[in-house]
Formats: sequence, C-alpha cells, structure tokens
Amino acid sequence: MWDYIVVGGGIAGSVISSRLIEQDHSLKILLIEAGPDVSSRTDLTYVNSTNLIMGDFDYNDQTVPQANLNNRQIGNSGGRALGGGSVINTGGWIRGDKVDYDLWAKTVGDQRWSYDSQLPYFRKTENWCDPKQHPDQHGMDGPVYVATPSSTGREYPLRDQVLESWRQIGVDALPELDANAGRIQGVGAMYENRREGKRQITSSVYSLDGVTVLTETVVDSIMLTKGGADGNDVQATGVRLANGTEYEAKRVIIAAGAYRTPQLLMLSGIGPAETLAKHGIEPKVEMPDVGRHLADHVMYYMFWKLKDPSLGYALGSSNPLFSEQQFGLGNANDFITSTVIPQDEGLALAIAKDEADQAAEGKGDGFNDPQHPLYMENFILYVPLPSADPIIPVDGTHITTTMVSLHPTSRGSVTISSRDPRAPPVIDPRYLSTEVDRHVWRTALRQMASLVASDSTILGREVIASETPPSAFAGRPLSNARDVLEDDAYLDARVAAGAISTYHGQGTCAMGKVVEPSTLRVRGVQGLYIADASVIPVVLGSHIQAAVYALAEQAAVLIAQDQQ
Ligand SMILES: Cc1cc2nc3c(=O)[nH]c(=O)nc-3n(C[C@H](O)[C@H](O)[C@H](O)COP(=O)(O)OP(=O)(O)OC[C@H]3O[C@@H](n4cnc5c(N)ncnc54)[C@H](O)[C@@H]3O)c2cc1C
Repeated sequence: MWDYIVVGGGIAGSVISSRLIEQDHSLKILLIEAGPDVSSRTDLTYVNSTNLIMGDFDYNDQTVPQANLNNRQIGNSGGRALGGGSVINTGGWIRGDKVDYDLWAKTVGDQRWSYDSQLPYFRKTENWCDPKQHPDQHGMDGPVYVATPSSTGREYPLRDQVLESWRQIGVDALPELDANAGRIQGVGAMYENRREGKRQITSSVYSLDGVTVLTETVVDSIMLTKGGADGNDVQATGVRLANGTEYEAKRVIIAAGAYRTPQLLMLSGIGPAETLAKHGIEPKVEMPDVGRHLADHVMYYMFWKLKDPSLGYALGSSNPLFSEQQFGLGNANDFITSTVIPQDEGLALAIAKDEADQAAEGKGDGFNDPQHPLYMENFILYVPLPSADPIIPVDGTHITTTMVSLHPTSRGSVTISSRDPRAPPVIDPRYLSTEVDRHVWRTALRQMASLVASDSTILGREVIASETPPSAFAGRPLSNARDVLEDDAYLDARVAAGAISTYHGQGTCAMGKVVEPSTLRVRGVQGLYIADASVIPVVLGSHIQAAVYALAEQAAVLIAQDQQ
C-alpha cells in the first residue's frame, strides 16, 4: 500500500513528489509517468535542439477543426516524458500580473490563491540570476535557475532601437526591466529558465530521491469504491494501469496536465453523465464541469524584412557577434512587452455583443470577465521562426514579431474519444469564438504596425523595410496604411489563417468547480486530489509554467495538511 500515488511526472507531479518526500522521508510515494526518462539525452537540451515540438516526446495532439481559424486543426503540443512540459517547452519564465492571481482568489473565495499568498511559492521555486533585483519578489535558492539575456552576456544589436521604439509609441520600460514582479504592463527583460543555456527538466532539478518512479507506464483509471450509510461515499483506493496492474494507495494525486487529467477522471467515472454513458463507463460521481472551461493563449507571428541586412541585426547575418558562445545560451530576443487593450468604444461594443450572444446561446461559463484588463504580449525575435508559408531562410534578412493574447475570453472543452487511455483526448479550445478576442487581435495588429511599420518609431523609419506575408496575402502586407488598418475583415483573415496555440491549456478541472480550493481534493471523493494546470480557474496572463510550479509547491503543503 502506497501513501501516495502521483499520476503524471510532469512539472506539477515532479514538484509535488519531491516536496512530499522532503517533508516526510518515511512516506512511500509512487510516481507514474507515461513517457520515458530523457534526462540524459542531449538532443533536448539547448535552444538549437530540434527534437522538441512534434518530436519524439511530444503528444502532438491536434484540436478539432476551429471554426474561427478557417476550420484548421491546431497543433497542441504537450511533453510526454518524465518532466512533462519542461522537457520540450521554450523555457519562457513569465509569472503574469498580480491582478490575475487576485481574480483567481476572488473567483474561488480563498485568499490562498492571491498573488501575495502565492508569492512565497514562486520564490521557493526560483533561483534568480540577479540577487539585487527585487529581492522581496524573487527566490535565490530554489531549484529553478532563471536568467535574462543580459545576465548571460547577450545584448542584441537592435536592443536600444527596440526599447526606444516602444517608448516612442507610449510603452515604457518596467522598473528594472522586471516583468516578474507582479506587474506586466510595459517592456521587461525576457526571462528563461535555462542554466548556462541548458534546459532544466523539472524531475532533474527537483530531487526525486526516495520516490519510486515508474516511467513508460500509462495509468488507465483511478480505482474508486462506493460506501457509507447511503452507499454514495466515494473513496479513491489506488490506480489501474493500462496493462491491468493495480496499485493501492491511501491517496492519489492526479497531475496529468490540462488535457489528460480530465480524460483520466472521465475514464474513472467522474465527469459529465452523458459522456460517461456514451462510452459505457460506470458513473461514480457526476460532474459536468470536468473538461469544461478550457482556456489557451493564441499566438500569431509575422516576418519583417530588414532595410539593410548588412548591418547585422539578425541571426544568419555575417555579424561576428552571433558566433560568440553566449549567443547560444537562450532565445534570440531581449524583451517581452505586454500592452493593455484600451477600454474604448470598440471593446465596449465587443463585450456587449458577447454578452448578448452568451445570454442567447447559454455559452457563458462564469469565468469570462472581459472587464478585467486584457493584455497582449509582444516579442521581437532577431531570427525568422521556422515556417511553411512563407519560407524564410535564416540569412540575416528578416526578424520575427510574435504576439500572444494573454487574456482570451473564449473557452472550450476537452472530452474523451474512447475508453482507451492512450487515445488522444478531443480538444476544442474554440479559439477566437468571442468578439472580444477578435477585437483584441485587430487592436494588437494595429499596434504592431505602428511599432515596426510607421514613421513614429526608429524601427519603422530606419530598420524595417516591410512585412513578408504568407502567400495568401502576397501584395498586401501588414502596414501602417489606413486602408489596411481600417480593414477589419483583412485583420481577421490574417489571424484566422495564421494563429497557432502557445500550448498553455488550463482550467479543465477548475478549482471551485471540480476541486476544493482549500485542499485540492476532488469534490465528493475522499483521497483523490488534482494539482496541475487543469485546476487554474481563471485565464492567467503568463506562460503558465511559473504558475504551475508555484501551484504545485503550495499543493504539496495543502495536500499533506489535509485531514480528511
Ligand atoms: C512546446 C511547448 C512550449 C511551451 N513553452 C512554454 C514557455 O516557454 N513558458 C512557459 O511558462 N510554459 C510553456 N509551456 C507550457 C508548460 O510547459 C505547461 O503549461 C506545463 O508543462 C504544464 O504542467 P503540468 O504539470 O500541468 O503538465 P505537464 O507538464 O504536461 O505534465 C503532465 C504529465 O502527465 C503525464 N501523463 C498524462 N497522462 C498520463 C497517464 N494516463 N498516465 C501516466 N502519465 C500521464 C504526461 O506524460 C506528462 O508528463 C510550453 C508547453 C509546450 C508543450
């Protein structure tokens, strides 16, 4: 009999297992991970690794066709290895804004989840590169090292022009360029959880000594018994593997991620009644919210041709700077810039339209809050990203702008396609299904045009020649021309044709609906807990791994304390 079985050895599962055994060395903990241990592989380690997205350790899920993205199926990556997302993710360390965490606490009615209450857990995770920077906000001796380009000796040739151009359109630098201190509006340094360029796999930087780890082992379902006076008390007693083996435990913690945690609940008989009935699964606890409220951040990028590539601004140019060793230690950008979408008439109209639609169609899920500040995140990468259309060689002629909508109000769902735990879940994020989200993207494209393609900025005047658009838009690049910026249909079409996922699925077993905020226990079930990205109840304007680390740190405390 195990004291704990943790299902999923990803970011949250590794942190929780590590912290539980650290609190009590006598515990018997079994951590079960579907993928292999890849900690000694070198083809995942550095920024130039090619075995990441769509590689050997990516679930490489696809969404169902997305109505507002030209019916495209959107790739939704997820790590399938010990370490989960930390094995293939990009390493951006972006905590998000205080207001999001405070909304989280308000939404679930529990101050444990406010920014100030989560701050000790953010700090517990971090080993910050600069001990003098906001020491009240950052941890200095946690397992995860966090670096900036400048702390690794990387300052890119366009750095000053980018900073100045943001200032020229009214976007200032954050204090100490720190976008991880509770405020995101403005320009901050790009933080990455790489140590001397190396990826930090969670299960390697958090010690699992004393934890029994089973890799390449898929859990089929949670074993549940029904008892009590009325026969309705449900108790988790262990897990059943896909190969039929059963392990008993006093407590089971599910940390299988935003797509596979709801899948596992449904396969165990916890979920919407009609889904369980459709697949012939014996219902144990009817819970319609399992798999609902899925949120994900949409990303969109564009390529910009430089006026004079010989100036050596982009990777692939003959600039000798880029051959220096430190330029291999992180992604090719200096800054992350978050801008707020103005609370103007356009936004008000979009909100009114969505409210009317939701009333009519009953689509509101209680978490959409368009009154909350809506942020757009912007990066300038000094290299063209890999792309099928247009194909841009890394020859120093182009840079990339990337945007991520941090507070989408669209919500989707995850469900199961079969009783097989290895079958991919059915993922429907319903990207851009609200007018607010479409309005946000139009506003963001206009802002990007004013940053890189207008006379108002150094970038627009001196550095960038024009956009190199996908073939469907050849002859009509994004520019600062009125006929482009005022053409909503054109702006919508650009995003519909090119938007992709940022792989930040969250909210599918939401706290306050599926799990108790004070314990992370699954409602109506003794001995069963969830702690991973699936429990985040409001969309976080972050890249969520920092939030998942902090959540898991606190989960290890709350679950250990829970006297059920
Ligand atoms: C390509 C990519 C890039 C990203 N870039 C960034 C970034 O730059 N910055 C950032 O902050 N975030 C980034 N993210 C997001 C971040 O990595 C995830 O949000 C995070 O990993 C979620 O943590 P988790 O613990 O909830 O789930 P995961 O880390 O996904 O872990 C879930 C684990 O459960 C295992 N599992 C699932 N089902 C079963 C089962 N039935 N039996 C046994 N094991 C199971 C999985 O194999 C997996 O290892 C990125 C993600 C991806 C995929």
